[in-house]
Amino acid sequence: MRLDSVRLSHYRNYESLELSFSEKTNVLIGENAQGKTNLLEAIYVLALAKSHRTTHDKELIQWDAETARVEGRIHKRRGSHSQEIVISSRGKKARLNHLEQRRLSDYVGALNIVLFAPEDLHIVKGSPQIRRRFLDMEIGQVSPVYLHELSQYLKVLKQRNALLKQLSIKGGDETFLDVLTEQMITLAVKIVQRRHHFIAQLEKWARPIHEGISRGQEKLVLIYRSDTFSNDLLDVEGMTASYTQKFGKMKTNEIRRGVTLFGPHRDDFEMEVNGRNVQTYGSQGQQRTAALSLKLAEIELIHEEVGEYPLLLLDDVLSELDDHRQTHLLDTMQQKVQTILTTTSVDGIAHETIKQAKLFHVKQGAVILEETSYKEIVGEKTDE
Ligand SMILES: Nc1ncnc2c1ncn2[C@@H]1O[C@H](COP(=O)(O)OP(=O)(O)OP(=O)(O)O)[C@@H](O)[C@H]1O
Repeated sequence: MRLDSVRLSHYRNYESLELSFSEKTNVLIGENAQGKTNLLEAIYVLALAKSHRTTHDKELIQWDAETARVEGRIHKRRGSHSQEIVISSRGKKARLNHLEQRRLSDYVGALNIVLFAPEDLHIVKGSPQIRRRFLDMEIGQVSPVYLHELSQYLKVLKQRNALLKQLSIKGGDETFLDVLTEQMITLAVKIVQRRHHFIAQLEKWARPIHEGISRGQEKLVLIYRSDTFSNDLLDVEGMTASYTQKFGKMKTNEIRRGVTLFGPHRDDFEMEVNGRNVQTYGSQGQQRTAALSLKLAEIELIHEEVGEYPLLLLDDVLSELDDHRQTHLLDTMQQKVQTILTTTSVDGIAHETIKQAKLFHVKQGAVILEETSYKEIVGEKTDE
């Protein structure tokens, strides 16, 4: 699939912008703080109805404006469609072909993207919360039903926490708590099963990619870590029984503490390289390779699940990667996917990439198409 064009209105530092992209590689060049990441973020928001940088949608609206809008025209094998996200202080609206989608789970997935940014290293070395967010966002892209179940789960969890708090202060009848526990277990089992499946699929692709980047030296393994059951207990009955037993045992404790103490909202996944946890023992280079392998694996996984390659967004990451890792990334993107990348300078980017790319110059929330000045930008490189 590809993004043919976008239109931004009052989005961060863009008052109004309209761009059409090349179906291959697009390079956004500009100095710091000009709006390169803002533009990638807008495309991310268009696809996932959420920013990767903030959970506060209001920050996306241009200062002093009321409403931010991102529209895009998407081309898929089966045809084209338009989609649109509108953010205001009253909330968020998502439209597909001008039709408002009541549930975001009906909207997300119409445009698939993989974003690779410097902060993705945190997926490897950051807190479990970051990895859970990664799982939820990425599974949501390929499985609307997962997003729906997750939002149901979070609703029940919120309700259950409120009730536990109330019981911890005032005591009272526990019948409704048991009803909520049962609902939570049903949803928890579905969520954990889908996460397990996703991790297994991701590992299938990430392992050979990681091996390739590390020149056959490293074997990457991904392991889902539930706080309730071991990894081989994965049929519905077994998981339901484990949760039921644990919630039963912990009930008094949960009421005393006034909060739900376990469940998929506390789970995590681990990455091992050659049998050791890369989060704890990996070098910076190994952690970088693991993060890159996950992202490249996602491209293949999305292709397998939805039948088309996603759009790849690279936020200032080429300069972070050594030549060998860069080559791996560039190989993938040039052959298969439409790519939009940001950079402060073309110096660190391979000549072949720049030569066939559409270049955009970003300056203070405006974009100038730079096709004609390609030689000027690449300068001596062309004469090499
Ligand atoms: N809601 C907003 N309204 C207006 N301007 C904003 C808003 N949010 C951020 N900005 C401005 O956007 C600019 C940052 O843009 P962006 O993060 O895209 O930079 P960048 O070009 O990617 O730079 P870098 O290379 O440093 O990452 C800043 O000047 C910031 O003040």
